[in-house]
Amino acid sequence: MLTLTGVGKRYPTGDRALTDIELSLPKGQVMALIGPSGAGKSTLIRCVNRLVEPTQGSIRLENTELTKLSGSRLRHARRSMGMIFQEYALVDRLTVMENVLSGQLGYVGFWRSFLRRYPKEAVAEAFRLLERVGLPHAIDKRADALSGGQRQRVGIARALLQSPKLLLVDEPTASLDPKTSRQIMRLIRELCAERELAAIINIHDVALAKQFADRIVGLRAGEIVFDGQPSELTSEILTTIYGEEDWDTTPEPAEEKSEDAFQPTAYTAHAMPTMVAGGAL
Ligand SMILES: Nc1ncnc2c1ncn2[C@@H]1O[C@H](COP(=O)(O)OP(=O)(O)OP(=O)(O)O)[C@@H](O)[C@H]1O
Repeated sequence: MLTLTGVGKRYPTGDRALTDIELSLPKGQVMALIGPSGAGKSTLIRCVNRLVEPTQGSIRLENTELTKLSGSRLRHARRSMGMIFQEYALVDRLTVMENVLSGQLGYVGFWRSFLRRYPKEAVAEAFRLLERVGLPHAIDKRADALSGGQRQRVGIARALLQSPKLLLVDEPTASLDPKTSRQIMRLIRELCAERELAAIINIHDVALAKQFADRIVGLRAGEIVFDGQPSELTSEILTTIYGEEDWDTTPEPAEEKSEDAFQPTAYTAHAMPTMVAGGAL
């Protein structure tokens, strides 16, 4: 459903961030994009929704050539790509519900969204999504009163409200503790399966990528140096992607305390079946 052919990006500064990227992503596939800092992961994700302009190649989403779009046709195409950000990108002074509804901005037009009047169906769907991501109790809380994990759940609900075909996810767990990171990755994975959504997830944590992705693509200096199953990601391949390191040394196990453990009243069992169920991790 998404096909990149010969995609390249050179920034005006002269930095070549991507070279000849060939990638095809079928419906429903969760792909993790790994690689060292500066490898081009964010650039690749942002070329797909044209937040960054590719300088070469073709990017097709179903039958639409994205690189040729501009103006309203580009805005329309962007609705089918939900973006989830590392820093959540929520508006702190707005409520959880208002933040989720801002996912409708591409649909309802400037004045209607400015006046914060959203269609009834959008509000009903936002309720359903907030329940699905485990936040039915937090609908009228201000975004700045939430924990990082809860903020990311709002970001996920907001991205889903626009009924995307593809999720572009940029370091979703970078600011989260290990247990909350797994909960968020599991949630993204489950939602992709439920909705047959494809996802590209830019992620630094290789263990998380291996655990939750169907496929891993390794970038190094703007080029794809690995494209395969999580089980194929050996120490040799990690060295190809990241450079020399003793990959087999096991780190001391970190104490895993989820930030959500500090909010025992936060969830109802029916609303968040897999994320709070004992032994789910
Ligand atoms: N706006 C920009 N202007 C100029 N060069 C840029 C810009 N953004 C990124 N680059 C360069 O492009 C290359 C790829 O950067 P990018 O941020 O895509 O890598 P990344 O793999 O996402 O890194 P990180 O994991 O640190 O976020 C780097 O050399 C970077 O310096």
